[in-house]
Amino acid sequence: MVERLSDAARQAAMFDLTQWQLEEPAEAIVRRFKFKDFSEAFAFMTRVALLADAAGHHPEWSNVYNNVTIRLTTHDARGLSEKDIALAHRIDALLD
Ligand SMILES: C[C@H](O)[C@H](O)[C@H]1CNC2=NC(N)=NC(=O)C2=N1
Repeated sequence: MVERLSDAARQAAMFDLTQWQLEEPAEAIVRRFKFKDFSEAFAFMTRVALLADAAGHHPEWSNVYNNVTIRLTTHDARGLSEKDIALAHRIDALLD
């Protein structure tokens, strides 16, 4: 069973995730992405979907044309866990 992060661990993790916003009190992290067009946005979503599924950890997300919003939280822990932090870093790495 995956554990919710402590307040201190959550703050420490956010320090490295400068593009992500902590959503409270729901305990999720959110990042908005903007692409050239729908095709680029959807290609990105496809890549995220594959790595999320490989990790067994899935985003809540939305797409409107060239905009993608990704919200990460751990349903099993009812809050933010290390799995969200790890997936956020992997998503960020797709854009480097
Ligand atoms: C059995 C399966 O691994 C779990 O239900 C996974 C699937 N993907 C998940 N994704 C997210 N975001 N939170 C979860 O708790 C979660 N649980």
